[in-house]
Amino acid sequence: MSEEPSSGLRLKKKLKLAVGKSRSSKNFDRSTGDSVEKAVRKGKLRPAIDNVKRHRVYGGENSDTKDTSLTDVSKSKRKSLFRRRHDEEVSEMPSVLPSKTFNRSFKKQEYAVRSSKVLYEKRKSRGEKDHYVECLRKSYSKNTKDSIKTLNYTEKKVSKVFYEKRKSRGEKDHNVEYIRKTNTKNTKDSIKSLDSTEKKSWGVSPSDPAKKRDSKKRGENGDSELLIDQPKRRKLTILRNPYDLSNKRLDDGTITDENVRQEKSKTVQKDKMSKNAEFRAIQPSKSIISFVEENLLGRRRMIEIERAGYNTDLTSPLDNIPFSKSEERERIEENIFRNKLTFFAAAKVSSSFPPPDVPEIAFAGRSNVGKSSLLNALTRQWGVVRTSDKPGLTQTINFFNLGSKLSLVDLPGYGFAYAKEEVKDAWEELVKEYVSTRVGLRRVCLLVDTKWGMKPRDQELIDLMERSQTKYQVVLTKTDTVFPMDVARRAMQIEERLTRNKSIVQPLMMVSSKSGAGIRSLRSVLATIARFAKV
Ligand SMILES: Nc1nc2c(ncn2[C@@H]2O[C@H](COP(=O)(O)OP(=O)(O)OP(=O)(O)O)[C@@H](O)[C@H]2O)c(=O)[nH]1
Ligand SMILES: [Mg+2]
Repeated sequence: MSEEPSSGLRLKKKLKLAVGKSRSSKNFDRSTGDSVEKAVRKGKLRPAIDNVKRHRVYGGENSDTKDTSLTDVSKSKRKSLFRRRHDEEVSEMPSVLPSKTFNRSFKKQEYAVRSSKVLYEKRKSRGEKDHYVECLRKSYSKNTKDSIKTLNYTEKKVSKVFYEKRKSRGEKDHNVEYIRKTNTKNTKDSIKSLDSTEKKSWGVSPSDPAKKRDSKKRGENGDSELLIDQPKRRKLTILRNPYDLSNKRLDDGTITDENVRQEKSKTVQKDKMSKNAEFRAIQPSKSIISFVEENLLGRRRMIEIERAGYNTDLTSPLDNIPFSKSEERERIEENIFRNKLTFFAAAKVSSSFPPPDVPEIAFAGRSNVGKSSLLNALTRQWGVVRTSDKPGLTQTINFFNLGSKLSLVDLPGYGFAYAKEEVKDAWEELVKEYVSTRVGLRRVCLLVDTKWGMKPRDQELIDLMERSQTKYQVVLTKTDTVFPMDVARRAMQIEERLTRNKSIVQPLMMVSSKSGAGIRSLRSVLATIARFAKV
């Protein structure tokens, strides 16, 4: 026999393929060509159920095993096949397709409804009543009425029973009490509101839409008592007067006290700045600068004074001859100022002025400018004239004799002083009277603080002296408090200001009673008066 399969076998194979039992079928073992049942029986394959079970129990553990058995393949295939069939079923299913019988019955029903509707409308047009509809309506209304009635009845009955029970026990029904209270409160409120509206008449008319809305709301809630209008709460309004600073916020950029103050201080500062700038721009003359440097005027360092040969251990060291010994220190160049300074008269009024026997030199100026101190410095007799750091110490016109040929007069200061306004006014009047009327007054030394310069009251006195043709000389005091350049600037400023004045005596003097700078120069100027004075 030949090894080729016979024609009958080939046909059988073909038939098997046609009905789906080929070698690729799931029940066929490829390695041997046996069926699955046979392979299982031989022990080559595990039964499919076992495999499934293991997958269920050790799903996670067996997932990484490479052993993909035939049963696994068949399972996935089964799943995909099922999915395909299901999809096909879904796609083939009609959306809504009623059967023929259902369609027929539906059409019949529709026809019946339509015909009944037509009939009902025909009857209605004829004025006839549809008995069926009427019957339905009657029965419905009767039923509802009955049900409401029964409900009310049972409610009443139950509440009545409860109420009577409580009453018998002597208890109060809280609901009843609450309703009673609210009723009385509302009525009281409404009466009050009516009274207040009558009295105050807030201008809310009964046709006020807000009021209407309010009453409507209350009506919806079902509180018939609340329908009586409650007093409408008055809206508090704050009057925003633009000039009333009390209503203003501080940070709203509007005018407030604080803002006004700040603005004022700013303008004052601006003025100050401009004045300072103006002062710095002053160019002093060469003569003034040289005078300042020669007399070591202005704020100087001790080392500078020592280098110049002055003994800094002495009071007002610059009022000494440089490199001098103690005997020489006591010697003053101007003989007149070596005389003893003696107080002889004090006047509060013009009538008490002493007789003008000797020529007089008066020292005028604002309070605390250093008048009394200068008298002491000129005569080098410390403590004869009382001084104080408190403005207003000298309150009378004090007359001092410097020998028999000259009198020095210490005047009370004007401007700021620790004294009553009336008293200060009286001093000023006395000073004005003295400088304008005093016979024998040869010179008024008008003292001006170098730091602050001339003030309006100084100008007033100058004007007065100009009118009365009293000779006056401006003396800058306390020069040791400012820089030398500023001393020169101040001197220049005042000189420029008073150039047109006739009664002024030049040059302008600059001194410091503390350091002694410029004192000798002033002495020599004043000594000339005594020399040529004729009473
Ligand atoms: N640094 C300095 N201080 C001075 C100078 N002269 C006076 N003083 C001080 O200024 C203050 C006032 O001095 P007074 O001589 O009393 O001034 P006054 O002008 O007589 O004052 P009234 O009598 O109140 O008008 C005192 O504390 C003095 O020590 C000076 O040249 N330099
Ligand atoms: Mg004084």
